[in-house]
Amino acid sequence: MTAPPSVKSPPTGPAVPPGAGAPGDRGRSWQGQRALLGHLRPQRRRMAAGVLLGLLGSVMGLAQPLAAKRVVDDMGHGAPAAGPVLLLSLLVVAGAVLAGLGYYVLQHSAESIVCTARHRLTDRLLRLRVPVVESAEPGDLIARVTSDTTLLRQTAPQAVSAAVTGTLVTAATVVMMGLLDAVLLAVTLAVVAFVGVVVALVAPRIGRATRHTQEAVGCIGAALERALGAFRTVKASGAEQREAEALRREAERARRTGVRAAAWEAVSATTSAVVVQVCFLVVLGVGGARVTSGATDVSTLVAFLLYLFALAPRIGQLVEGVSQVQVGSAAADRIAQAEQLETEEQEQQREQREEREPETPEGEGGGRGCDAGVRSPLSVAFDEVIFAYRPGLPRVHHRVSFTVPAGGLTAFVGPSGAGKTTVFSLIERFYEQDSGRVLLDGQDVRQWPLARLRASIGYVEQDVPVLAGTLRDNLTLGTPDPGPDELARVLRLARLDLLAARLPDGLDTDVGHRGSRLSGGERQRVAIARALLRRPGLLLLDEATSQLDAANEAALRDTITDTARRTTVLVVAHRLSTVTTADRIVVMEAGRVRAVGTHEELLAHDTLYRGLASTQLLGP
Ligand SMILES: Nc1ncnc2c1ncn2[C@@H]1O[C@H](COP(=O)(O)OP(=O)(O)OP(=O)(O)O)[C@@H](O)[C@H]1O
Repeated sequence: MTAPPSVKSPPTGPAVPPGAGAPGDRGRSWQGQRALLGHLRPQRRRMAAGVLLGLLGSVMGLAQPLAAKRVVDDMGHGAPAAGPVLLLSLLVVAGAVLAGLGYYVLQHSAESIVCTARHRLTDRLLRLRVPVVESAEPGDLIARVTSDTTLLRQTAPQAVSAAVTGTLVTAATVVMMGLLDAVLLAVTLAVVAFVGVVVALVAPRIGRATRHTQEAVGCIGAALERALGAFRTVKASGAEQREAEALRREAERARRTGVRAAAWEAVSATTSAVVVQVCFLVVLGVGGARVTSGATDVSTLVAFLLYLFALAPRIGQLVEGVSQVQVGSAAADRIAQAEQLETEEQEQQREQREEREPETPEGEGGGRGCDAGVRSPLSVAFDEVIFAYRPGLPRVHHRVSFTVPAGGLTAFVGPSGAGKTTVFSLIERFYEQDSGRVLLDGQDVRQWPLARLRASIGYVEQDVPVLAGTLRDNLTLGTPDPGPDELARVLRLARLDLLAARLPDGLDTDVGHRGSRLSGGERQRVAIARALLRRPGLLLLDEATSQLDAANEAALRDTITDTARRTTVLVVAHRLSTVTTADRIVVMEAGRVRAVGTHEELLAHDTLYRGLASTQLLGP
């Protein structure tokens, strides 16, 4: 296999492209708002309850100036004010309790919104097509699951609450003010209208800056993933400083756009604060003149000013709500982009529609959870397969054809880049061939329900990924509950029984990040044991190119020959010991099958094979 380079080129932009013909900023903002609504919809009842509680709290607040007016009037007329004072105190306490409850209920719905978004996104990401994930930056995808969903929590319910409560309370306050003094209300509205104009101009800029900040955060994730994913290589190359600088650049970009968003938010918040102050002064001046001229009385002016005081935070709340909607929409838009990436199920359904074939019934293994594989050995055949990894890239397979009967060991050999690993990728349907057929058990792999196809194949990658966790976690990745006998059988078969006995916690020993606490040979045998535990009808083994010590080499060879007695085994071979025991060898060169035969036949008749056997295949 030709592994992707361990150190990729530094990320420079958003890793999940919006796609061809993507809408501009205005379109994105609109799509983001629709996506935001989609996240809120399932929580609408709980949010409505939270908003209602908040509203009730605000109504209590709304009644407070009237109660205060009553206190002032009663005291002015020398009447006892105990009743109105008690009422005023009750209104204050009840208002605070209801507002607190409303806040809690809204936060509760916020957590549910975030949890659902994360669940949906992670579930989807793990089902994406291999080429889709290869063309995205994993770090950016991670940022969408962690950072963007967190923004949803911070913004969504508050924005709704601010919008609903702010609008209703502002409307109610305006009505009350109008009832008190229409002239003063007209003065107030004229000044406040200015806030509306400023917010309308500034809000889209907040959304745009937030989107750019989140993109930069995604790039930080991508840059970090790139450095930590090849941590030893980075260290061995002395590239810490270079990588740290790439990270610093991305962090700086996030800071710049974050500051820009903050500046626009400050513009709208400050404008609303200043306007409210100006409004207060103007009302005080005009109101004072009206009291002097006898057009209104002092208590009405006091009540009006109290309403104005109550209105000020509402205006601030509305302005902040608009900003938060912009922030939430930007996050929702990025989440939606990731959710639009095509999954394998969607690809299969699309193909079925295009070919007008009936959909795979769930019962036949089309369902996601299906892991009922095929136990008996499977035959494999390639028929005139042509394949390029992406349109525009050179072809990797040029009419590849071969047949492998069920059972036995078949080795693929050939110079680096000949297309051997690609054979495995096409059998697993990680990619789709451009033409020709790939047959498993005589049936085109495109006709196999994907889950059943994968469950029937054991696949061991060349760089043998072992995941963080215990040895047991790794072995049972594809077979969650194997019986102890089955586990013991596979451990013996993969020559891991001695290792498990030697480790301090046996199978429950932690193997470290990517299995770093195991040797290369042990990692490979863990991957083989994992594949064998599924009792596959076909085992695909991409042999590691690294040298193994004699004991590991012999253990691996015995494991492979044992397995080939029970199932079909295809090996991309890098070791002479593997090819000499193979039942047949397929020699590939530059994307073509050059020859097929046994070791002796090929030594006698194929010059390339002779050369490979004497130079490239690792001894003994
Ligand atoms: N994911 C990918 N995207 C684009 N090109 C790829 C990808 N994987 C492999 N290639 C290219 O396809 C060609 C065949 O690769 P493949 O991994 O099948 O070769 P191989 O015969 O297994 O090589 P090796 O023995 O070095 O592992 C190579 O030129 C490689 O650069």
